[in-house]
Amino acid sequence: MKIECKQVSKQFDQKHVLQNCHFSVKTGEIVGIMGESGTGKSTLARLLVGLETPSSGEILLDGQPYRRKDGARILLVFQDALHAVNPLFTVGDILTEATKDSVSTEEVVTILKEVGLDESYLPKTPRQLSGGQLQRICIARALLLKPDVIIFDEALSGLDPLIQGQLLRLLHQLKIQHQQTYIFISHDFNLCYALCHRILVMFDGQIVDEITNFSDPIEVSHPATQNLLTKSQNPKHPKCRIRKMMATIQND
Ligand SMILES: Nc1ncnc2c1ncn2[C@@H]1O[C@H](COP(=O)(O)OP(=O)(O)OP(=O)(O)O)[C@@H](O)[C@H]1O
Repeated sequence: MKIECKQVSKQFDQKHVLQNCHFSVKTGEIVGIMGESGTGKSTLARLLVGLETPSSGEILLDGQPYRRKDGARILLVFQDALHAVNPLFTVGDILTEATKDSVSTEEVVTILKEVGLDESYLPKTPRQLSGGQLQRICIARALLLKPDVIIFDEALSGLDPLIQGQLLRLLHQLKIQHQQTYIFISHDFNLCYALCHRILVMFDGQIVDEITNFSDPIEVSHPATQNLLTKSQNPKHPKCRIRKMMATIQND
């Protein structure tokens, strides 16, 4: 399913938060969107899933305007997994409620296994899970809904680098299994590098650069990209471990 963002701008009151964002993502492609805090990444994500409407421009899914009320074909998985679920629900409730009980227990258990968990998690509540386990549940819930596109908005941020590495591997495997289209939003180059076919760079509400070639050194055309790369490539930075750990999966 191809998603197109055509000359999309967004204003809140008089403030221009997004300006002429223009890109498309093909079926089965994983595109990263990278940028510093406040550059408009989450606003773009909310527009893409239909939680906000553009001030101008349009979002198309396979050439047709995307309306959320026609069915959630573009889903958002975001950073704060604890706030994305009902804390009183069990894992079983969370997974079946999302699919309005149209899914069998077998399917739920299969998806749980795909995200590295099993049926013993079904009676647990969110507070009994680690951040990484809960994020797996959110990913499982998104997969059960069989969307055309999943947008991950800083979905791995704030997790331990080891858990990030495990979840990156998981997303990579799931991508191969489900041939799904992902948009992966992060301020962290290493996470985008590990998973994405190409990376769009945002600065001040605009897409200012695109990384398509991951050769060393990476060619950049905007200072914002260079800043993000410099931060991520500091060898003392713990995330560099992820980059090393993940360098192999690109060839899997
Ligand atoms: N509903 C809103 N009303 C007014 N301003 C908003 C609204 N939503 C976002 N903004 C503003 O838009 C700008 C971009 O915010 P956004 O959350 O999209 O950035 P971001 O790149 O995702 O940042 P972060 O990485 O910190 O989440 C910010 O200045 C923010 O204050």
